[in-house]
Parts: sequence; C-alpha cells; structure tokens
Amino acid sequence: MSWLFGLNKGQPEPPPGLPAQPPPPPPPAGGSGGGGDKPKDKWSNFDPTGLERAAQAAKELDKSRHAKEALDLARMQEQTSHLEYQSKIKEYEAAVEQLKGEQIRIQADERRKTLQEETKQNQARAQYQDKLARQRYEDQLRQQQILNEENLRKQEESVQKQEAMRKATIEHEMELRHKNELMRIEAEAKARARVERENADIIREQIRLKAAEHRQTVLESIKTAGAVFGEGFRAFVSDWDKVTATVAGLTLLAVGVYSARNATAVAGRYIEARLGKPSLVRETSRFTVAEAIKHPVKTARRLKSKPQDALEGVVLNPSLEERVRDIAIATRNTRQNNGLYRNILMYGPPGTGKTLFAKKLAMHSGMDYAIMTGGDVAPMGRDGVTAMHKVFDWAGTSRRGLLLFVDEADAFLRKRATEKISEDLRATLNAFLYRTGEQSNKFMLVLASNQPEQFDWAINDRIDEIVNFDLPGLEERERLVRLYFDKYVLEPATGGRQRMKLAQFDYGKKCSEIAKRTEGMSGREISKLGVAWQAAAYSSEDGILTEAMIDARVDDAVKQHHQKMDWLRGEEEAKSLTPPPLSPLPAGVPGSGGKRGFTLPLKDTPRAEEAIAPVLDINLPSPSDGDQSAGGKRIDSTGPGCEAEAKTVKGDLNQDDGERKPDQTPPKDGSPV
Ligand SMILES: Nc1ncnc2c1ncn2[C@@H]1O[C@H](COP(=O)(O)OP(=O)(O)OP(=O)(O)O)[C@@H](O)[C@H]1O
Repeated sequence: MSWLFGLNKGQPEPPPGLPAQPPPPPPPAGGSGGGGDKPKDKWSNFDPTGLERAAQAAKELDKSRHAKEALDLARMQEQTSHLEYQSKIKEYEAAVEQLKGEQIRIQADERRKTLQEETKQNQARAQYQDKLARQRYEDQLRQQQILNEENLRKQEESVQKQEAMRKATIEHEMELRHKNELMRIEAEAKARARVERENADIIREQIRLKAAEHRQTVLESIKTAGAVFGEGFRAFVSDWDKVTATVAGLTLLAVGVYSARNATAVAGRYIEARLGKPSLVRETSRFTVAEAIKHPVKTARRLKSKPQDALEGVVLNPSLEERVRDIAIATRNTRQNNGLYRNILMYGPPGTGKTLFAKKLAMHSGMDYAIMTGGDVAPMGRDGVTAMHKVFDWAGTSRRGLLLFVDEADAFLRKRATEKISEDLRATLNAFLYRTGEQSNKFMLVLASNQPEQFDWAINDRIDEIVNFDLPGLEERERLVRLYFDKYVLEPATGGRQRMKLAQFDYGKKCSEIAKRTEGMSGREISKLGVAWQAAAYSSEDGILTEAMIDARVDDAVKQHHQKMDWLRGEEEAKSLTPPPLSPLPAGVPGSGGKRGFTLPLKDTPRAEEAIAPVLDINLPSPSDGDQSAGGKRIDSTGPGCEAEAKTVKGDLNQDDGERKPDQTPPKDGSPV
C-alpha cells in the first residue's frame, strides 16, 4: 500500500481499474521549509497529503467492486518484497560464511608455509651436523692411519734389525762350521796318510794275490771254452749232412731277406704313386686314403658331384668367355674320347681369375685337378728332380685324367740360360721338360703366369693354347661387383642366419656406380671389396650395412689401388734405368731335334756360355730337311734312352738367343697361337 502514500516511486503501477492518483500537491510555502530558525524534529518533513490521498483512495476502494482483489494484490506484493528482503539477508549471510572460509584457508596456508620453512631449517641443521660428524670421523680416521703407519714403520725397523742380527749370527755360525770342517778334513787326511804309510807292505801283498787269482780264473775259462767249441766243431765237420743243411739254410735266408727287401720297396713305390700326394702338389681334387678317412663325408660328396658349368662364378669379357668355353668343351670331349690333352698357358695380371678358371675347367671336364706352385720347386734343391718325377708318376695313375695346374709357373720354368737359375733348378726344369715332351692322354698341363716372357723357350714350345686374362672392363667390373655384393652381402643379409642387415637404397644403381669407380682393379680386388663390406657390417654396432659404409670401403679400396699402382710404376721406372743384362746364348731351339731336357754344363756366367754355345748349337731343320736336324749337329749328351726328336717348326722363329722376340709375344686379345 506504500504507493498509496507516494513513498514507492519506481514501483509498479497500481492495478488497472483503480482510479489514477492525483499528483502530490506542492509543499506549502510557509511550511516546514520556511521554518526559520526553529529546530526541526523528526516529523517536520511529514507530508500529510499522502494520508489524505490514502483516505481518498480507501474511500474509492470501498466503493470499487475490485476492492477485495486490490487488497489481496497489495498483500501479495508486501509478501513478495518481504521474501526478497529475506533472500538478500541469506545472500549476505552466505557471503559472510564464504569470507570466513577464505580466512580459514589463508590461515591454513600460512601455517603450512611456516611448517615447510621449519622443516627446511631442520634439514639444513641436520645436514650441517652430519657434515660435522663426517669431518670429525675423517679426522679420526686420518689420525688413526698416521698412527698405524708409524706403528708399521717401527715394526719394520725392528724386523730389519732382528733380521740383520739373525744374518750376522748365521754367518758367524757358518764361518765357525767351515773352520771346523777344514780342520776335521785335514786331521782325517793326515791320519789316512799315516795309516797307508804304515800298511804299505800289507796292501801291496793283497794286490799281488788278487792279480794272481784273476789270471788263474781267466786261463781256466779259455781252456774250458776251447775244449767245448773244438769238440762241437769236430762233431759238426765230421757229420756231412749237418754241413749241407746249414749251408742250404743260410743261402735260403739270404735270398729271402734280399727278395723281401726289394718287394717291399717296389710295393711301397707303387702304393706311393697311387695313393700318396706328392709333396710338390699343394691342392688336389684326388682323394688320398688318409684324406678319405679324415673327411669321409666330403669325399663321398665329391664322388657324387656332377660336372659343373666351366664358367660358373667366373666373369670374363664375352670374347674371352667364348674362347675359354671352347677350351672347356674340347677338354671335356678329349677326356670322354680318351684323346690327347692340349697344354694351356694362361697369362695376365694377378687376380684376374686364372686359377679360378683352371679349377672350374677341371671340374667341368670331370677330370681330377692338382695345383702346384712354381715357387715351391726352387727350395727343394737337389730333391726337386725326384719330386718332379713323382708328380708325373702320380699324375699318370689318375683314372679320370689329371689337370696339372702350375701357378706362378715363371718361378721355375725360367730360361735355363739366365745366370739367376741354380744347377738344381736347372735339373728340375729338365726333368719337367722331359716329362712333358710328348702330349699325354693322362694329364693336361695348365700354366699360369704373370710374366710369361720369362719362360724358357722349350716351355713355350710345349704350349698349345695361350689365353690372356686381362683386367676386367667396365661391364665385367659391374658383373663382378654384383656377383660379390650378392655373395658377401645380400645372401647373408637375407639368409637371416647371420647378424647382418642391409639398409634401404638402390642396390643396382650403387653397383653400377662402384663399377665406374673401380677402374683398373682386378677381380681379386673386387672380391676383397665384397669381403670388406661384410666385415664393415659385422663390426658395426647394429649389424646394418649402410650406403655410407659401402662408399667408405670403396674409397679406401680405390686409394689403396692407386697406391699399389704408384709403387708398380716406381718399380718399372727403376728397372728401365738399370742396364739390361748380357744376352745369354742358346743351346739350341727346343723341338728341333735336340735332346729333351738337355742341360748345358755351363758355369753360371754369360762369358762361359758364350764360349761353349756355338759348339753345342742345334739349328732348326730347314723345310727341305724334313724330320732331320740341320747340319748333323745333333748332340746326344744325355745317354741312352733319350731319343732325339725332331719337330718341324713352321715359320721364321727369328731366334738367336732362345728368347721370344717382341713380335712373338702372346697376342693380347687371347687369340690362339
Ligand atoms: N674373372 C673373375 N671372375 C670372378 N672372380 C674372380 C675373377 N678374377 C678373380 N676373381 C676373384 O679373385 C680370386 C683370385 O683369383 P685367381 O686366384 O683366379 O687369380 P689369378 O689370376 O690366378 O691370380 P695370380 O696370378 O695372383 O695367381 C678368386 O678366388 C675370385 O674370388
């Protein structure tokens, strides 16, 4: 009802239906406002118009038919405002409560901080006390240690003193004992001398008696033995049957011993030729009895093995490949038809696959192979000849045919006329020439050398095919790189059995790139590169071979190759600066009807050779001579059993000194001679 008294300005309008309120009358002019100096009490501002209006409104309300609703509404408004006041009071109370809570939280925080600070201080104090205690303990220890050391030093000093005293005592004791001993010996010697002097006549008598007795015994023994043997011999000689039987028995015994010894020697030689591997042979595919017992599985596998492709795993340029394939096929057919084998010379820089191909050739043709190396011959000295014969005897017993591969052949098949060759080596070379003079259906000779120009001319004469193994070109290098990348890297990495993995990159492209960078390298160097990659992977922590690792190895290999080439160049330059040796004179052209394996009994000086050479010269037969040696100068110097064989050598050999002329050096492209 406050609106009735004009107090609630801004309050909602009175309900419709009620008469509009008249505006409040203006305050009276001489009212309370003009009260002058009169003190104002609390009712001085009271406005009675409100009451008047209220009375007016009450009257109107009474008359209104909505009087009751207006009253209810007024009551409800009052209740609502009362409730609003209540809710505000509650809100204030809640705010007060919240403030209290906040205060409690702040106090708790303060307390916690204080506690933390206290804990920190306590800890620092404890640490400081601990540090002090440690220092104290360390000081104590140090003092204790000093004390101990002092004690130890004192003890040592006392022990040393005692030791010195003991030593002095012992020395003194020894000295005394030594003196006593000397005196005792002296006394004994004197006593013994005196006794001997006194008993000299008795001792002399004893010796005389002993000697007489011994003489008597010996004489009697001789007499008895003579009587017994004489009796026996007389009985034996008088019985003729006994004499005959004894003579026959002794003769038979002698014959038996002699024949047994010879038979054993022959059997031994036979067995050795068949089963034992000659000492000059380094490696062979023929199995010996000892080897078969040692490696039965390997032997069985070898017996069952089938002929391989001759060029499996050998990378050669196409023209050479075609050529060596022809040789392989021809060899195989020769073996099957029991024909005569052809001798081959393979030459070229080291590590180009000569040995590899020789082995493959033997396996392809189904022959046995034996590898000997020229360097083994010279150290054998005078045993070289026997050893060489043994090799060929042994080769002759092979049922499958034997490919005899002589590696580094120039080491012993050198020109006999050169001064560097020793007499023993010359004899061994002659034995070799003797055994290879004719083509054989038992063995095939394959020689490999880096310097074929050093061969004796007689060796060249025995060669049917010359094959040049040159350094691989770009294409071959790429094939080689791929081959050894496959063998040493890809296979182990993909096999999963080894601790090796391969990083991801374009392998094909890498191989081509490496092939370009490895110009001038041999097959062996490239195969070693493959092994180096493998080693790099094994030495890495995770076993992964990365592209960078491969490149690093290739860089190394290329650098090393250049270094080797520098050395080689230096060597060649040094050689070209030294004057050439005096040219030796020949003993005749081999195959021209001279003696096989003929050896000049020369002193190892070019001058001596020069003096004797013209006398012994054996010329090539002229075409008109047919099979006869020219000029009747054939010299048979090796005795019976060595037939003189005259071979017709076509063409002008241009040979004055037994050496190959430059125009006769083997063709570089490996074409047949
Ligand atoms: N042409 C090639 N094809 C495949 N591998 C090759 C070839 N050349 C060399 N190699 C590798 O190099 C290794 C050595 O080769 P090999 O022994 O045949 O050389 P070589 O010519 O006989 O050398 P040397 O004259 O020094 O005796 C072989 O075992 C092989 O791994």
